Amino acid sequence: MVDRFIKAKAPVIIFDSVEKFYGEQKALCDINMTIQPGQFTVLLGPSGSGKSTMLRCLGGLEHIDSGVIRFGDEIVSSSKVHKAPDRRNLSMVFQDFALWPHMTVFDNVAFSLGRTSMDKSEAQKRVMDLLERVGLAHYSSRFPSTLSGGEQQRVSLARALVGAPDVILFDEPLSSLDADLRERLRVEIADLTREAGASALYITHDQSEAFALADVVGVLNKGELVQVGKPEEIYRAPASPFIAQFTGVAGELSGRVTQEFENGIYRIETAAGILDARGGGSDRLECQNVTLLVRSAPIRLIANASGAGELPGRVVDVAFRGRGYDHVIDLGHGRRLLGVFSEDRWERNEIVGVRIPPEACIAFPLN
Ligand SMILES: Nc1ncnc2c1ncn2[C@@H]1O[C@H](COP(=O)(O)OP(=O)(O)OP(=O)(O)O)[C@@H](O)[C@H]1O
Repeated sequence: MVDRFIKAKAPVIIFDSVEKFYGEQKALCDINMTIQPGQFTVLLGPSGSGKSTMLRCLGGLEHIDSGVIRFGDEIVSSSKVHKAPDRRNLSMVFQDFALWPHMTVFDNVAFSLGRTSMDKSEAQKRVMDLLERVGLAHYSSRFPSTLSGGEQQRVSLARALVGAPDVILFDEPLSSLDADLRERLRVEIADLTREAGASALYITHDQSEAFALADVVGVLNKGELVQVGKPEEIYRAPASPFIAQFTGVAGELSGRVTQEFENGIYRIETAAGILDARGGGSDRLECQNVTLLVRSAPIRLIANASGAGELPGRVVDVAFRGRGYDHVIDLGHGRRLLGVFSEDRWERNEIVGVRIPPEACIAFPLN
């Protein structure tokens, strides 16, 4: 099995003040990031934020205009240096699979080994081991067009792993697959990449995919890397309202800070009631107007609201989710909370209490 192929440690990868222009348009602004060996890094951001550009710069498919990309001590990209993609010991998995249609599954995977010095029987064994690992050994003589989307993506994954690369770049590999398959392939990608000891840079605009896969998430917005951290850090302490919103909020309220507690918690008066919140960003909040962004996970539904941290609401919608129910709650004043989970079903139009603890609330100064 693939144990035989586990590599020596991949190099640390460093983006140091990297900038990239397309004509007048700045696609990457002063990108600084370090990818540790074997780390699974996910770049998350909306369309046009620069994810593909960053991936392509790392892969050597794009030249950079300033700054430096290093693999260990070696500069692979700068305004003067550009090491070719095929000399970076990396492989790529694309959204559209990018398999050769005229080659069998076996040959598609074996193609990546074409230039290695490995002898033929060892190469054959390696290809078949990988195909077995992705559950497709029995399809080795088929052509890609006879496989489902998920199967084709497994072939791409085997092809990416077969050369034991230091780094694997994933360009939205799951976005053309349906939800159930996405979840299963996500697990296989994470498992096989980690088992191979390769570092991974994976791009997606899907927050739940990013959080599920990543050791480290980098959030991009308009060409800037606006936050880098573990998924938990980004969820609990987003550095800006944009990051909070992009990584999933149940809703937004406006309010005013009326008190600061010693533990960094602020009391906020909103039109819907009083809530306690953590301050977002690095600046201390004064008695000022704020936007409260509310994460759904810590919210609880209770029979009645009483006092600070509990707001009265009305159930607008309830959706069965297998393990429980997602509710939409109207807080009045045109404010709603979406995706409020409860194991119990609360019926439409029922009046409920919504317990919103400080860990659910992040207050950012209102500009
Ligand atoms: N070849 C190109 N020529 C000109 N502009 C480009 C080119 N490629 C990308 N851009 C621009 O650079 C910016 C970043 O694009 P990029 O494709 O990296 O974003 P992205 O986050 O990957 O978006 P998506 O999720 O839609 O693929 C965008 O404004 C885009 O229009």
